[in-house]
Amino acid sequence: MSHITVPAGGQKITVNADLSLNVPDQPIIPFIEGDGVGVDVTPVMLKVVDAAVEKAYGGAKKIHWMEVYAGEKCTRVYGADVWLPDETIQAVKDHPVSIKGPLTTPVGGGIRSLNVTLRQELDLYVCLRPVRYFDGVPSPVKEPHKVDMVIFRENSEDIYAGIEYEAGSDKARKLIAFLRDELGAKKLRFPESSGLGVKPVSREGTERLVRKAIQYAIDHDKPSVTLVHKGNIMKFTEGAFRDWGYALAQKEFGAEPIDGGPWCRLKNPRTGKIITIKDVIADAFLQQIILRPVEYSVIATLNLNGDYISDALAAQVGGIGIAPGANMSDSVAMFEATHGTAPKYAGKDYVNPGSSILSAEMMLRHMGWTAAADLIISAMEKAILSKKVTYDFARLMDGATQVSCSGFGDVMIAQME
Ligand SMILES: NC(=O)C1=CN([C@@H]2O[C@H](COP(=O)(O)OP(=O)(O)OC[C@H]3O[C@@H](n4cnc5c(N)ncnc54)[C@H](OP(=O)(O)O)[C@@H]3O)[C@@H](O)[C@H]2O)C=CC1
Ligand SMILES: O=C(O)CCC(=O)C(=O)O
Ligand SMILES: [Mg+2]
Repeated sequence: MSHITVPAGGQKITVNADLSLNVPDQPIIPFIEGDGVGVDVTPVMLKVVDAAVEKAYGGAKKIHWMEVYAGEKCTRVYGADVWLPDETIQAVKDHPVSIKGPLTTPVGGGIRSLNVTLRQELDLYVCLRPVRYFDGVPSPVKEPHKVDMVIFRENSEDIYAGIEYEAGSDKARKLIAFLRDELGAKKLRFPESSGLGVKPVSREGTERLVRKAIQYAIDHDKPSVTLVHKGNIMKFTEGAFRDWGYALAQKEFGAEPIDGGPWCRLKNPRTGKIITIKDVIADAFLQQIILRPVEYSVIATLNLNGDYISDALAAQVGGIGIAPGANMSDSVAMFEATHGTAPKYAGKDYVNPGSSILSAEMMLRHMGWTAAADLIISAMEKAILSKKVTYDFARLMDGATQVSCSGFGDVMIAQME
């Protein structure tokens, strides 16, 4: 039996042959509330978005939200052990724009990540996470305004593929025997007690991600694309990512090696400016972004690196309370905050709804509803400057008035007047 109620009066967003969107004035947008603080941030996000759309278009446009289920709430609606029903997957496939709250993934056992499953099921191979500074946000670095980066995290491969075998299991033993006997792998230090994980990284997966990153740099007039990898150690996965990335830049975008390579450069066909394609090893990158963030703009990286880099960069501009994102294929986009379920704050109307609201802002821009998106950005800027902020900012900001999660949403809406 279906538990999804299709909102009356709404229409589907559709995708044209050239992959552009056809967005009706009354679009249906599916949302997943999310676990943990999802119950706090998602309703605030919906309210702020509705207010911005109403204000921007005076009633001529309206989103018809359609709740679909995944995670803990889903097990209450559909029954025990139903974490991600087929009809949810079908709904987000059929509606090319959707938004989700965070979903819990237990550590060390239990269900595999529903977030990763959704990305894999829909082949949402780009995790796009822009990192920018809002004036007045407390930051641990001296010059947070110099952080202006956009992360393109490969979202479908790497060790997130979930191919792993528990220590001591038959499969782990078989694989260890195969590695040792058939492939000559002699360096397993403790074979009897090793768990094993497989890290697939493909040329196709790399190329489609790097292609999007370079195209983004062209479209948004960015000065560089940096391939971040650990290719000195993992030569045929992370190292191959770097090599395939450079090759793609040369083959498809006409990039030319600088001083014999491997860095290369291309002329932006829109602006005539130079875009540098470069690479850096991930550990060095994590210190460079603190010491010299201006040297980095668009970042293309693999799944695990991108996960770490997302939170690290977010911290430089105020934390994951204000870090938005999108998971995208060529035709489907599912927006979500960078943070997780923050269980200790769940249901307390406490955390910052900013990440979720800014993810919705990205969604509105993706739909071409620029006036509403602009309104959200200006309301966020003014709300922060008014110093009426949630605990995460208030604890580091002189003279702040701490407000609740819903309170911050109301402060934002008041700024739209
Ligand atoms: N896409 C998704 O759905 C994601 C899901 N997860 C899942 O979430 C669960 C919890 O993961 P965990 O590692 O604790 O990471 P979380 O991102 O949930 O929380 C870590 C810390 O970040 C801060 N934080 C998180 N959200 C907010 C917010 N909205 N406003 C202000 N501060 C915030 C809090 O810091 P402080 O304690 O300093 O206040 C919090 O304790 C796990 O099951 C994990 O798998 C994790 C990431 C993404
Ligand atoms: O799937 C999860 O639980 C964690 C995902 C995550 O940390 C991320 O996508 O940034
Ligand atoms: Mg993460």
